[in-house]
Amino acid sequence: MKPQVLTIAGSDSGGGAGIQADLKTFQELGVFGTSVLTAITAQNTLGVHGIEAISTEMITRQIDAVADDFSITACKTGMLVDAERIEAVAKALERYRFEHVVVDPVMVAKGGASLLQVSAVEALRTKLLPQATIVTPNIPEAEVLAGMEIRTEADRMKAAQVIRAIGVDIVIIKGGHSNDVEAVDLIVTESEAFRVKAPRIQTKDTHGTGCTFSAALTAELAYGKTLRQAVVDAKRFIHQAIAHGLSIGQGHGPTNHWGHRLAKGEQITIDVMYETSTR
Ligand SMILES: Nc1ncnc2c1ncn2[C@@H]1O[C@H](COP(=O)(O)OP(=O)(O)OP(=O)(O)O)[C@@H](O)[C@H]1O
Ligand SMILES: Cc1ncc(COP(=O)(O)O)c(N)n1
Repeated sequence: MKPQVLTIAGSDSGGGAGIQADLKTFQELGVFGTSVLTAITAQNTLGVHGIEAISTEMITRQIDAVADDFSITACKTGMLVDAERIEAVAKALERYRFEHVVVDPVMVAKGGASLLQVSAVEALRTKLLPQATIVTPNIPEAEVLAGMEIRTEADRMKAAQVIRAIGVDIVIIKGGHSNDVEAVDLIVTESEAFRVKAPRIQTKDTHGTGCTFSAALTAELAYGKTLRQAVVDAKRFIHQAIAHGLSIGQGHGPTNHWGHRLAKGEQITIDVMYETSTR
């Protein structure tokens, strides 16, 4: 049976992030994508011009409709707006217990607009994270979740441990926002820690990189791949989507979700480096 996956996220009218990025990624990776909308944003590459949240009743009804009919093996969450909506999603996830639940703790859009109320961070930590199997913060999101500043690699490892202690098995702190010459993501589980590294591409067109990466990870996990293989394949997918950027829009342009097709035969090196200690 074809893997069936679900995204619970906001709509980006500009098509580069949110539900649109997730469904495009699912389609490219050959899994069947279903979607639950949490909010509609009026958005383009220059910024967010309006947000209208979907009612919690309607969010729950959408999740029930999908979960009652499809065999969802992997699910991801994106923009969740506020504590009320986080609680509705967490309750539904507790009911259905999908095998893989990837939480992308979206807080602020690339242009600076808030996509999650500050008062909702506690609900994210205490209600949603315990329902997640994987959480994928970028560095600023990891700082908020762990309640600490991340300046060094040791800080990143410490933050991952603090977030794991909240009750989520696997923490992936992405390195898109660091100043390193390479784009390095840190993965920490109970038994191991490793870094996945790819060359950093110099571009301003990175709208939706986090959504696309977590959607690719969700799809790869739905295929039954190991964590390491799923992360490496998702990293390759986002790298190719950034590398084959479309240069469209006047601000932070979207990535190219069919970049992997154009990249056939290109060599990119994705290094995996294991840490000797997870502490
Ligand atoms: N310029 C870049 N070159 C190569 N890889 C990148 C670049 N920027 C981000 N990445 C990779 O893209 C993935 C998403 O990371 P990032 O830290 O950008 O997430 P994010 O901030 O949540 O994204 P967004 O909020 O834009 O959706 C990670 O694997 C990261 O290493
Ligand atoms: C609906 C929605 N979900 C997520 C993002 C985050 O993406 P980015 O940080 O690249 O703006 C976004 N802008 N819009």
